[in-house]
Amino acid sequence: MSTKAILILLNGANLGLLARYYPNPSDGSSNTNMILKAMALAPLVVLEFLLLIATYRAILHPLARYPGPWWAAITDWYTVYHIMEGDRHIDFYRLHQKYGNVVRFGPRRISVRSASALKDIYGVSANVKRSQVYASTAHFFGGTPHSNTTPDWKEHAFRRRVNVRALSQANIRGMEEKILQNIRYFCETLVDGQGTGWSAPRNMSELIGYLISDIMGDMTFSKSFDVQRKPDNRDVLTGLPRAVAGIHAVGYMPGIVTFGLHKIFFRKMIDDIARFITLSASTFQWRFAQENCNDFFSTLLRARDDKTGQGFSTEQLVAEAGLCTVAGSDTTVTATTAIFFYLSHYSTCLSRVEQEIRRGFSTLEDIRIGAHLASCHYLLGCVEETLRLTPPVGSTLMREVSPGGLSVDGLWFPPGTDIAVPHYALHHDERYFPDAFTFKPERWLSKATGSSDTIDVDVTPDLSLELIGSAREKASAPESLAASAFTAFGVGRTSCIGKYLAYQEILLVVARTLWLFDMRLEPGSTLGEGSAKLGPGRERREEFQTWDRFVSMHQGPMLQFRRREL
Ligand code: HEM
Repeated sequence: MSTKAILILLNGANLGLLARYYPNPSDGSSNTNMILKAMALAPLVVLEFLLLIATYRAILHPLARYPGPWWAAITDWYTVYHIMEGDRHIDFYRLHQKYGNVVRFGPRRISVRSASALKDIYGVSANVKRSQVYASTAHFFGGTPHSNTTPDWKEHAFRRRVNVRALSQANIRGMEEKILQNIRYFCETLVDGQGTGWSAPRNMSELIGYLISDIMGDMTFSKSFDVQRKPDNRDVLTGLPRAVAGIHAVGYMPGIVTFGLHKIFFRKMIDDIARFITLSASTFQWRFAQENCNDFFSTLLRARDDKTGQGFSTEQLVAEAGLCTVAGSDTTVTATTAIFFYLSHYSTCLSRVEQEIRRGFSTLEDIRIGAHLASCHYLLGCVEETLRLTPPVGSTLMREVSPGGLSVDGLWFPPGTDIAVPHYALHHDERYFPDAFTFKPERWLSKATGSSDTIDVDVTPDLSLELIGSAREKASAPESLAASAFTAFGVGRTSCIGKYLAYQEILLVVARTLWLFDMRLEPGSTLGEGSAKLGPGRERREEFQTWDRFVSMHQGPMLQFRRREL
């Protein structure tokens, strides 16, 4: 029997019960009896109210014509459940395999799996605003939205223009030494003693987590969180993705906060956020007292908008600097860890990268940001392929359709619809990526030249004007088709402005590690791999397993290193 038929029957049965037991003043009952009867009926009245809402959502709502799981059409608890399970990315893949390219996954939420939908939903002229889902982040972080959560596009454009200056290529090159000194220490920790024999296994998720946190601390505030050397603050930073998961869940069900349920369901999350805010507050206090630092904070402090001459207020400054740390950490950690996972599971790819780096650079210190590193085409292909297979933001960036509606792929969606393209599902769509679950860096390299020209690591000064994949879409080569559906950094007016920095960090960490060391997977270790035991969609051994918390959580791979013979 269909869901619609079941709902109609339930409504009928419940209304029947209500009519049957409705207190009738003419049957001679006392007033007290009447009140007791009315109280006994209260649950049926509440049930009828809920049934009517469910029936409207499942049958009469304008989105009812789109396919999807029945309980997702009725309640956003469907999404909250998958956020807590950490499998939203996989769930979107499954939903689109089952129901097609347009899926309804919430009472007013739609997911569209297609490259052309990217432009329709995230393009500069798209008639959308940021979804209410983002509001919960500002709520939990002291009420001041940052550029990634502010619902006002004008305000966002101003903040983005200022942030782009802080994250410009010139600025990042000027801070290269901050990145390198942390990577040098990271490399030291990979081997035991002289490093002549294989090291004890290293959990790469953890070590890279510490490394990137320290880099981001140094670059943002000139103050490393120092988690590589000391365990003190590690749990604060590792707790962050858990906090993001809770905030994200609350974004889908704001009622959770209204009724105070977050204090029951997300106790740990509230503690995680409180500890992160305490750490941030002390870092800000320290930083405000310093002078002449070369970091994002000082650029943000000095930066003025070209158009208005306006700079950031103190509150905005704190929010934007906080955004840099949060947005730049977990995402880059996932990408860097994942590339180590794939290289350690695809030995031919590892050999090719090793050759490219060891032949390309005569000394370790030659490996720096610049044209030489950017010409490691095969390594770049590996980075891109990693970000495709394991996009660190694996599920969706929700947008709410504004008054007037929105046309996506020729379909019209009414105002109020929350709509998005699911990253992991699109990245595994065979139309764009044949043999979608296999790690194939070659798919990004031009067949003709072997170069990686379709990989765009540059950041244009004003990304809000970026044309999404337009030049790429026109070309018919497979690598161009792939590029048109690549969305790891988001696209359009809110796309990642830390992309250049992220690529430099990943390239430097991988190139320096493989220049110095031989690397292998700990014999017998499976941490980070897929397995049927982990549940549906997680059975592929050679796929790095992540738990989607908006950003991602993961463990492994367990790798061993030894100094290579020079
Ligand atoms: C592999 C690493 C990274 C990935 C996959 C990634 C991904 C993303 C995505 C998907 C968005 C869009 C969010 C949205 O529209 O809601 C975004 C925005 C953003 N990212 Fe990244 N990011 C990475 C690294 C970085 C780094 C290193 C920084 C630098 C500090 C950074 C700073 C930002 C900022 C400031 C925004 C907000 C842009 C805006 O709203 O205008 N990201 N990132």
